Amino acid sequence: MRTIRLTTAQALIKFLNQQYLHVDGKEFHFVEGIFTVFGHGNVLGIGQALEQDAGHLKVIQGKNEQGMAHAAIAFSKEMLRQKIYAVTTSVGPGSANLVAAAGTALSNNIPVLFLPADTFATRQPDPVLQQVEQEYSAAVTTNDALKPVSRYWDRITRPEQLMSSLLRAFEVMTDPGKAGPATICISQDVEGEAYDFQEAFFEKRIHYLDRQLPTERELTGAAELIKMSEKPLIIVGGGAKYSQARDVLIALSEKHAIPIVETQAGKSTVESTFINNLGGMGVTGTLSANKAAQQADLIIGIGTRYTDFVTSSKTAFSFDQTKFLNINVSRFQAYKLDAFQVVADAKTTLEQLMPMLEGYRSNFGEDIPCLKEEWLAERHRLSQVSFNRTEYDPEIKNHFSQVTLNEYAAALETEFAQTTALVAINDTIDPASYVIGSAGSLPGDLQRLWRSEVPNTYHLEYGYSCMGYEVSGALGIKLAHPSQEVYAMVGDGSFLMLHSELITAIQYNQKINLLLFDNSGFGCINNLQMDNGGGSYFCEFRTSDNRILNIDYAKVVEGYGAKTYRVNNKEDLIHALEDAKQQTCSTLIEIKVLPKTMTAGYEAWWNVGVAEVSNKESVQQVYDAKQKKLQEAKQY
Ligand SMILES: Cc1ncc(C[n+]2csc(CCOP(=O)(O)OP(=O)(O)O)c2C)c(N)n1
Ligand SMILES: O=C1C[C@@H](O)[C@H](O)[C@@H](O)C1=O
Ligand SMILES: [Mg+2]
Repeated sequence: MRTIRLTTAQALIKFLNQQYLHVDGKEFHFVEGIFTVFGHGNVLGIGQALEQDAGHLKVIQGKNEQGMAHAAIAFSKEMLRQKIYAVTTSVGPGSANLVAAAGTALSNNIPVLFLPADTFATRQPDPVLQQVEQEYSAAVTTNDALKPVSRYWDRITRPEQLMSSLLRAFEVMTDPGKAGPATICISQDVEGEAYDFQEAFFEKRIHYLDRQLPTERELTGAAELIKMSEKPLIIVGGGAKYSQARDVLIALSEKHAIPIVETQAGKSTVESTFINNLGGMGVTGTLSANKAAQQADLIIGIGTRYTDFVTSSKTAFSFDQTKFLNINVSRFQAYKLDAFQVVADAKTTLEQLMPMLEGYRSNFGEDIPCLKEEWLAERHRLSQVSFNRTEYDPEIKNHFSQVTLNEYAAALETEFAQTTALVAINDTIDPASYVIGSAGSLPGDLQRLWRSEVPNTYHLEYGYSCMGYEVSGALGIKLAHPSQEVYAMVGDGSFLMLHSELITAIQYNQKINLLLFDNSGFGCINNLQMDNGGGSYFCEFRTSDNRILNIDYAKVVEGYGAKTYRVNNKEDLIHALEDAKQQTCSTLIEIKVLPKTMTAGYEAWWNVGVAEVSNKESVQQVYDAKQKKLQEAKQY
């Protein structure tokens, strides 16, 4: 057999160049490029291989391993998991920085190829720089920390292992039922070791993303359940988006009068303007969606993981009367909530179900437009909120006194409410632009208030809700949609945690727009502690002598080379948005907002770890209420 002598790293890069995906009759490269932060663990191996011949791979220098991995995740999510970036890091801290990002990819079921360097296979130089050295085992390295957050994990200590490992990694990443991060750790000496690889390994390889068909039994069972139900409700999850099920969802919902509610990952699969789309449900959902969920006697969960926060899945439904029908490519997910399971592609299943439902209409009738109207009126109210310094009742009630709110208004020089700002942004920017978020109070506000008029323009990472994803992810979206504007919705806390990929965006002329909501604190967590009977404890950004921090973010980011604005009212915000759109460089609009002016909850409950004993009566009361609530909740 013909062989070719290459280093392990050269073989890796050659292989990445030859991977194709075949979806719905189209065929294209699966690996778009590679993000790099070089260190001694990878610069002489993978770095050398890329320098010698990167092939079609776009090489992008990241600034922080977690940040660049987030960008890669956002790219893949935006490409509906049909194209990926690989991510190469050095050994030790470089690979440790991947852990939060790998968790993000795993919980969102997003394929990414992580390539952290590992310690020496020969162990000759041990402990090599950055090797943690566990006394109980020389086989354990920092990279073992990536095992729980990888869908596939392997360590390469001999060049020839690379071949079987890569095949497994690509099989996992291209299977929609188990898509997630594949981590291949490569010993840094092995990266540079040569081997006679069989040429067949580098031939063009096509991975087929075929739509998994439902069985006759599954279709008949699903159709029966729907026809027997009076008030079925569809939950659109991320799986529906990846399956591109919009058209059939609309057709089915319209024809059979079945309302739609959305998870964060599913939002914008069907545009918000569709009459039967009642918006987000769960803790961050709308009153209308949560009311519809309460009334429903059949939940049709399409491509959803039923996380507690975005669906309130263990308390939102009337479990005595409600049945569940899950359509999911993942058998694991389909099993949830004792549902009737259809383990198949969402789009195909719905297309095949439609003719079987001929003549069926739900009893929701006029309830659907009424519920929708009810929420639109609430949204309108939230868009008009204005502060006053004498008698102000914010959305998040009974936490801060008027004196404290006035103190914030003075310190941040603002009277702007977050909900008013958010709706103004929604009403001003081009509906075809992309919006991204992931943590803090903004995801709740976005899921409730954001109207996605153009399908697939809403990008929320709420599987891991990882602070720092917003700015990094915006770069990933821009790489996926170079001609569209991208807006990152980011809290001050998230921004402070991680925004290094803004520099990467500036460096490579990838324009992103950051909308930084500065309420000087970890606002949503402050709400959580105070809602649960606690005081305001270490969530506000205050100095040791209790002054509210007022950071000039615009000045910081101006130093990076972006165009910046600072606003504290609607008029200036709209003006800044319009100006930012004219810019060719990245922009930041620092929006000073008052705490407690985000949206509140809408009849959804969240199980959180309240203290069973404490020195506060208020905490005890919350604990007792929680125990009572748990008695009505589904236990599993
Ligand atoms: C990496 C990470 N660490 C911690 C958390 C927990 N957490 C969630 S929201 C939040 C505060 C967010 O503050 P900010 O970004 O300012 O948003 P705000 O709630 O004030 O709108 C924290 C600490 C998280 N989600 N991700
Ligand atoms: O703990 C959390 C609470 C949520 O409100 C927030 O959006 C999320 O980021 C989080 O981690
Ligand atoms: Mg904040």
